[in-house]
Amino acid sequence: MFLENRQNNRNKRHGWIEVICGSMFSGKTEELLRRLRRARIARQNVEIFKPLVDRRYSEEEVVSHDANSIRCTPVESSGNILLLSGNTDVIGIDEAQFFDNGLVDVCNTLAGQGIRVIIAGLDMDFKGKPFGPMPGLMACAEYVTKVHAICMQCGDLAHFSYRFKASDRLVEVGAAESYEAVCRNCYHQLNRSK
Ligand SMILES: Nc1ncnc2c1ncn2[C@@H]1O[C@H](COP(=O)(O)OP(=O)(O)O)[C@@H](O)[C@H]1O
Ligand SMILES: Cc1cn([C@H]2C[C@H](O)[C@@H](COP(=O)(O)O)O2)c(=O)[nH]c1=O
Ligand SMILES: [Zn+2]
Repeated sequence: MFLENRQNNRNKRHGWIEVICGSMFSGKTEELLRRLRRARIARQNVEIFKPLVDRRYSEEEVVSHDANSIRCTPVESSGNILLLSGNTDVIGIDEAQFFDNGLVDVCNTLAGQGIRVIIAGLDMDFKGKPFGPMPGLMACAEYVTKVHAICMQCGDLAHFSYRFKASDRLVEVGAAESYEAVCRNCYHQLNRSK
């Protein structure tokens, strides 16, 4: 679907934005890693960023729930991505929901400079509300891919992230010890029975 062979002269080529979104455990990171590895195979300069707050599996790697990983640069804010993007063909950003809203302008600027920008992030928080800059990114992107997990309650397709850890904070880094992927029906049932 996405072309890896690109015009070498950055002034002549067009950039674009791809968003990979979905619930936790839906395969966003695996899909991001797949696209970034293919870009590297096509001998493109690839830079990968994630927000500093995501220290879940590793400080300096993007790591999937299946322990696939790739080196990355952790950054404090979206502005750092612009400063560190250098001579890059492709930029990957994981856990985009944790960034400030400035990420939308940053990604548009990078795409305007001829860079392919691939973003992975949660579209909804544990309350089922749009998360951080994700809705703005999805609106601006040329391509949006929504991936699905399997509902841990009934086996249907899941697109909600249910938090069973007692915390009301928006940002609560974690994995299977605190969250599970669930379908719409199970999400509402679980919330009603809380
Ligand atoms: N409920 C689930 N549905 C689908 N995959 C799951 C589930 N729970 C664990 N997994 C594992 O998580 C992997 C996806 O991990 P990852 O790409 O890190 O997801 P995400 O970045 O969307 O949280 C799957 O390949 C699978 O092995
Ligand atoms: C729903 C929800 C999730 N989080 C955190 C939990 C994880 O650290 C990440 C999501 O990681 P994944 O790669 O998509 O599995 O986000 C949060 O802080 N707040 C939430 O509402
Ligand atoms: Zn279900």
